[in-house]
Amino acid sequence: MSNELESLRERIEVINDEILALLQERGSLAKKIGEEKRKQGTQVYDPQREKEMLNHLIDNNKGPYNDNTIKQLFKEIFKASTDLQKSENEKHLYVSRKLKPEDTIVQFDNGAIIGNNKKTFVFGPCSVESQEQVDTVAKDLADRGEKFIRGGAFKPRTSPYDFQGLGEEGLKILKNSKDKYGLNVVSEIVNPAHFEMADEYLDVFQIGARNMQNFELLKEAGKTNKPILLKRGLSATIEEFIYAAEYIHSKGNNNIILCERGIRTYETATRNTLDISAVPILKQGTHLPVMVDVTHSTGRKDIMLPCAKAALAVGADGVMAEVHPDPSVALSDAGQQMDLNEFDSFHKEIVQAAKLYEK
Ligand SMILES: O=C(O)C(=O)C[C@]1(C(=O)O)C=C[C@@H](O)C=C1
Repeated sequence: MSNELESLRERIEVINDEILALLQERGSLAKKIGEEKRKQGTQVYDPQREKEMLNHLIDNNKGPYNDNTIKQLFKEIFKASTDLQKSENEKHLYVSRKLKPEDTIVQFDNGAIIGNNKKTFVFGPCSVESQEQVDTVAKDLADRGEKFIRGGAFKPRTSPYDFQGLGEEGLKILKNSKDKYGLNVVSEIVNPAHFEMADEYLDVFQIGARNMQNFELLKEAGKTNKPILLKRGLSATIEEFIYAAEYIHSKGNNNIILCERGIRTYETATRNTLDISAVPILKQGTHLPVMVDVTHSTGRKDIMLPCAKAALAVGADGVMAEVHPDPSVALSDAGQQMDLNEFDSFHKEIVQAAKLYEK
């Protein structure tokens, strides 16, 4: 190598070290700014501030890098700062694994557990329609050793003309079934004023996808002392989902179960797109148990089983799916609920699969 090349490279290496030292100093300042912003409750990303700094830098750019290159380089630096600030902020979230490294385990009086490397299943009809309908499914579940049943009494439907659920009457039906078969009952609450009334009937309050950012509902859920099953919103990012859980936790209720239930994408082959990667991301980022609803994510009985197995394989603490004694006459989601025969083979296979992953 010529002496000239060698000495130019040496000078560049010295500059690398200087840039690195300056980046370290800049990063530390960005962290402090982030801390101030957190105290003030202001947004991490400040596009106006970034624009002003970029304009200033371009005004002073004397080459040899062109303005666009300078812009790109500094945008990367700003992005690194916002990433740093966000990751620091996470340390202050109640639901964050950075704050609490050990898993949250949700426990129930009948010995059931959600979390703790157990695979838990929540099955049941989409809507509560009659005592007989719920009892038929509850008996089937209890005979299989299952510990939970789900069923909707308050149904937030896309069309106001679709079946809206039996309301409190539906909760009473679920409770009767619970008393007969010893299952924990999961049902959705849509109105903040209903938690008190529903408390005597339910073991888990579900907050559905359409209400994931109903902040008043989340706050009321946080004031109860029952486990909350929080479903991911149809178009919610993982970050928004985590903040929704934070709303509940921040009001004092730390018994939260997250549920990935598919998100809206351009894909039409399934009802929603099951975001399987959300499971390990949520498990890494939070200490909460994570379940996967294979009925609402896929909307297709023919692929529910492989998707359920995939959910367990990527670390989900359990799976939810809909079962109805006679789906053809169901008052909601008739096409996607399993009948008891279909459920029999689904259940046998998923219980086998669960054994592979339970520690
Ligand atoms: O000045 C701020 O508000 C910062 O948070 C620092 C900083 C930066 O790195 O310069 C980071 C993120 C913002 O979008 C803008 C600027």
